[in-house]
Amino acid sequence: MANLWVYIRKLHHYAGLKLYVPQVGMMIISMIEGIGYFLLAAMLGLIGLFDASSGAIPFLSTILEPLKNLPVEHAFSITLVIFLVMWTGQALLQRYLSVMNEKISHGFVKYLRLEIHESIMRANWSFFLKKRRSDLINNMTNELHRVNYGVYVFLGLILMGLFTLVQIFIALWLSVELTLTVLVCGIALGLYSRKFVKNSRAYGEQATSLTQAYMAGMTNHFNGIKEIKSNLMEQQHVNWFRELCDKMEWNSIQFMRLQNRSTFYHKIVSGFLISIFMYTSVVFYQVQAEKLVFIIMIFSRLWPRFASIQNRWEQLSQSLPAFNSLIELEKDYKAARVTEIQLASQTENIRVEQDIEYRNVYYRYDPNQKAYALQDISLRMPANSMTAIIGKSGAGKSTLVDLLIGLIEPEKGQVLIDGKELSAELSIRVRGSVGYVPQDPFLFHSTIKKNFYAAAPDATDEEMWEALRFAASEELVRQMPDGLETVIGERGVRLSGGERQRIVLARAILRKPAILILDEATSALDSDNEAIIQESIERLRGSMTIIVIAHRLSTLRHADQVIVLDKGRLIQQGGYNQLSKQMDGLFGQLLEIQKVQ
Ligand SMILES: Nc1ncnc2c1ncn2[C@@H]1O[C@H](COP(=O)(O)OP(=O)(O)OP(=O)(O)O)[C@@H](O)[C@H]1O
Repeated sequence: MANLWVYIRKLHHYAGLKLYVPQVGMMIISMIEGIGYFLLAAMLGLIGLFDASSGAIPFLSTILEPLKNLPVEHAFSITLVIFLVMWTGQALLQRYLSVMNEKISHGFVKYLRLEIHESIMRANWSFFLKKRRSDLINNMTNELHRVNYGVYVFLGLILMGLFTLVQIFIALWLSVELTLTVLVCGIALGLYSRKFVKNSRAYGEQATSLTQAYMAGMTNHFNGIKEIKSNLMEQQHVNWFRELCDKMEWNSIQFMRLQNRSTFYHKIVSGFLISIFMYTSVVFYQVQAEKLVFIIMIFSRLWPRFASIQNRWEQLSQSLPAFNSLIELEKDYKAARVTEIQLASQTENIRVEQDIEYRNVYYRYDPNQKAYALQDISLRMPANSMTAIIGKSGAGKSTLVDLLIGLIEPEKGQVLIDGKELSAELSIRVRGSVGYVPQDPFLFHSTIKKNFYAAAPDATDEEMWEALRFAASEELVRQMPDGLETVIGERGVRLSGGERQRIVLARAILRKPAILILDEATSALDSDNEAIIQESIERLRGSMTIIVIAHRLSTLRHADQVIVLDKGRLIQQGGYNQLSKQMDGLFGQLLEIQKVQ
């Protein structure tokens, strides 16, 4: 419940005083409705069905006083017109308030959406290492809608509560004893119904974990659809999906059953209550017929509201786990918050003047685990040199690069650029000055030009073509239907792995980076294209610091130094020729194996 209040405070912060307009409006509507009862009673009095002067209904004779001297038809018509005007006014006000409520609710979703998205974008890399992407998507879609629904239900509950309060007040005024009898019954029923609220919450928690599983499953299926189809694994996935859908169906049906059960109890109890109520009114209190009719009129409207409040309370409880889920996410992204987006546009890019240095660096992905991804790494990469990092899979090569970009921080030791330790601010400047081509390069589903602008917003067409030439992909893009304006990605031109690597390489070069990092960036290329790119990189030597990670060792022949990692430790370091002669070293052994292949 505390988490609900967090969101109500956010709602207050978002909507301000506007939030209270519907509540005030609802009070006015319920008052109008109360007056409507009097007018109805007055009309019944005018046509003789009711003895208005009996005093059974307070103020009724006073209301009728001005109409006393008019002919009955006129008095009746005037009352009817007043009733109609109030009825229409009430409907208009209700429409206005509903629209206002909807607007606040939709605006609030947008506000939350933007807040969550921006905070996630500002979170550091460790946040993404710990989170499942599908859970983030689930929070941004399903859970966010449930929170919105919960807030909407809560606002409705407040309105309904106010409305009911006014009606209770009117009823109390008419008959204290009878109203208290109904209220005591209502409270007793409310207490009995607590178990429905508790069960609703349990179904809500189950719904959260089921939608998480659904999102994770869908992401896995569609990401791995090629593997599924190639290995004939469709049936397993169809079975898994059917099972999950069965559970989701069961969850929804159980919640629906619970709500219907609670409505059923309310209906049954209300039948009993009205009977007891009528019996005691007539037999024990000898209530006048006029008053009884009037009170029944009010309670026939009031009692369904108790049922409705109960129903909404259950819906709110069902959506509470979604509030918890978003609050948990908020805690995590607040803890992982960095200000790089603000800073990125303000900071100057860097140039490496002397060197990049790792000094006794240790790093673990999970501090609770013993295994280090990197341990006791000390090395130097001179400015404008080319360093090759090699090692078996899992040796720690990408982790070494992630430390330099500042995506992760050393647990012990330091990474320094020109003798300055990589602070949060410096690592943002580094990221603004790096051209990074990862193992599995990513292109936005957009035109080639827009993909390039994302990295270099001021680049000209000429510079783009030059970068493409560098990456051996000028011809490829010239042959595309719209050249630089060609849409690439899922629903555009599909690129092969090697073509994608070349375009991403062009994008990295376009930034004119101070540090170029190629993490297996040419692994999918054929030997012709790889040779062209090797030559291009060769031409860049001396103008930027280049770090290359590659499994194909022949491509590292031109490196100024080779660093060999094994199980997170630096085991060899030196020139390509120097290391290739040390046959007892890992580099020499790997080279031998590749020669045989
Ligand atoms: N997100 C992560 N969470 C936990 N452990 C990780 C994570 N990423 C990498 N590791 C572990 O850290 C170690 C080093 O991984 P890293 O990706 O740096 O190796 P690599 O040399 O780049 O491997 P490859 O050549 O296969 O890409 C490995 O043991 C790996 O299992």
